[in-house]
Amino acid sequence: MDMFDDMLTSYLEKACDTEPPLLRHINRETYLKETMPHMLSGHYQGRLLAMLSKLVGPQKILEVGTFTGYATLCLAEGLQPGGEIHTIDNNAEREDRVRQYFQEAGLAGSIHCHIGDAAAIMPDLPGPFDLVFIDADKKSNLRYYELALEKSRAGSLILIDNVLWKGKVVAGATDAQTQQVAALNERLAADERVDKLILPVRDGLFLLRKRHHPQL
Ligand SMILES: C[S@@+](CC[C@H](N)C(=O)[O-])C[C@H]1O[C@@H](n2cnc3c(N)ncnc32)[C@H](O)[C@@H]1O
Repeated sequence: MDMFDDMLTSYLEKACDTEPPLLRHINRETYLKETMPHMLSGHYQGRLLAMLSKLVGPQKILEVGTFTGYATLCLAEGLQPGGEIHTIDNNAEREDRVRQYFQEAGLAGSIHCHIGDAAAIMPDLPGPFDLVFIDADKKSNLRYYELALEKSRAGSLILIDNVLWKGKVVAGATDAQTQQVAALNERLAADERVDKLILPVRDGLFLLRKRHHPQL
């Protein structure tokens, strides 16, 4: 990240809502305890996720990649009364800490944590989902997207993180990971089942809205 990026991030963070105290605590603790803390959505992207969730007003949310629960709680801000969130992670080591955060947020009864491989868990989850956030292992994104689409109603919003891959897809880098992300983006851009665009926020966030049939 260069100096302008740092300045921009700091400006954007100042010009949006402040980070709620529990999220600030999770952010700090993640940087103290995790080896890859940058995986956390963070202040600005977190406010974006909360804003999108409030606009959608979902009854059911699915998150693929819980990590330390930061984005889960941001998405929960838009959840309708009586609604539920299903969040999946294949790392059981953080489960107790994350459940404690959800408890502190008063959301333990609305957030269902699933531990295991997302591709194995997703088919059995009770949909339909109104909002899906895909943010786990990038190589499986196409599989997660297809499962998410299957489990979503028309009008639902699907979000996929890290689709600009530190700008490497734009620069045309030829390493295998970049090629994989670029191939997914091309496929999504041509998918007639969804309205779509990439927001150049942080590492790139794909917004895909499942279309009604026939298309309106
Ligand atoms: C980028 S982090 C998620 C960050 C979180 N959504 C946030 O914004 O704070 C990715 C998470 O996906 C999990 N993960 C990786 N592969 C997975 C898989 N196959 N199934 C379920 N979770 C997986 C990792 O353990 C990690 O916690």
